Amino acid sequence: MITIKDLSKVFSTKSKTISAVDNLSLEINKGEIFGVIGYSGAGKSTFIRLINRLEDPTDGQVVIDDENITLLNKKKLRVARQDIGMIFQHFNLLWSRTVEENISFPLEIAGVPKQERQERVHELIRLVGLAGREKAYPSELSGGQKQRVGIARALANNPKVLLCDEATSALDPETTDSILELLVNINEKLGLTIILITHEMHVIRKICHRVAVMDAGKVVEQGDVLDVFLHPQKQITKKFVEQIMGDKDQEDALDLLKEKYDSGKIVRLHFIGELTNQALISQVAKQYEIDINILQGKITQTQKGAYGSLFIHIDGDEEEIKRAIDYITSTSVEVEVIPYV
Ligand SMILES: Nc1ncnc2c1ncn2[C@@H]1O[C@H](COP(=O)(O)OP(=O)(O)OP(=O)(O)O)[C@@H](O)[C@H]1O
Repeated sequence: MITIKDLSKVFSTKSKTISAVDNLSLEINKGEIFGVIGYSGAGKSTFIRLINRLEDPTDGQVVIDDENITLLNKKKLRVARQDIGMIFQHFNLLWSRTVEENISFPLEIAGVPKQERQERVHELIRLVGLAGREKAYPSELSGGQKQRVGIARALANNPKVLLCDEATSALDPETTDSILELLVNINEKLGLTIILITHEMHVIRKICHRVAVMDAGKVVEQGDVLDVFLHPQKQITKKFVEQIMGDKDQEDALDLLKEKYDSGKIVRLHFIGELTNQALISQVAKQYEIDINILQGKITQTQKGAYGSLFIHIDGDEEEIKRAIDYITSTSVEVEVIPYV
């Protein structure tokens, strides 16, 4: 639905030229939430601003539903932009306008008659959960409420695509989660395609279906979120995954645990998909003459299912431990015995 082909943006300053986006190609499907993650300076903001031509590309194409955005003249671009909503890290609201006037603004520009405008604003206010705050000014709102106004305004003209430029980076974790939930809700309810850029893996994990990792203006890795989490290929991707899974902390704590036990086995279980870990553990404990201790672990939920790992200590007769491990292996849980004695 959105095809980005060989897209490049070079900024030239007096002293140097910077290749902010470098020959980038991506396909984004209709109705998906597509995340682009990268560190500061990777070129994410430039990339997302090239999609609606807040920046003009040096080279390449952006095609949305067979319309080549890159080739449009100013007048046609203005019309095409009604199909591409955008929200920003710092909300970009009009401070002298109330909530309802902010949301109404793009409708006024599109020439929507007053009565229709009012109805649409009312509908949008309910959609984003701002009922009762219609007459408030942005300065009277919390960060989360301001972003809700931003979202309502971006949706005013029924866009096909919503671009989110670090939309939750200025918010605290709880507010971030409530805004992310709203985005999922809108994606499901309206079938809206969402492209978001972020430097936080939490945002990707929580709401994205697919992800691209950006480094130095290029996409270095991409795929389904669950696949990328489970099998990160590039070092930079592994670092982002560690943001969530805290692998480094887990390994450090494991060294301490190894010192604690002088019998039995420490086993790491990798869970993928719908399996419920507690059910499996209690079943194994009942079925075999062994003691199981849950040591540590982290199971996390993505849009495409759960995954994570759990360390357990199994003690008892060596043959019985082996039988229990064989049983766990026969389910779809991956088992890794950690050598320590
Ligand atoms: N208008 C501009 N003029 C010159 N250089 C620019 C301009 N905009 C961005 N750059 C440079 O392009 C590179 C990519 O910047 P960009 O803002 O797209 O990265 P980013 O991944 O969004 O990082 P951040 O999250 O810090 O904004 C950086 O080296 C930046 O300094």
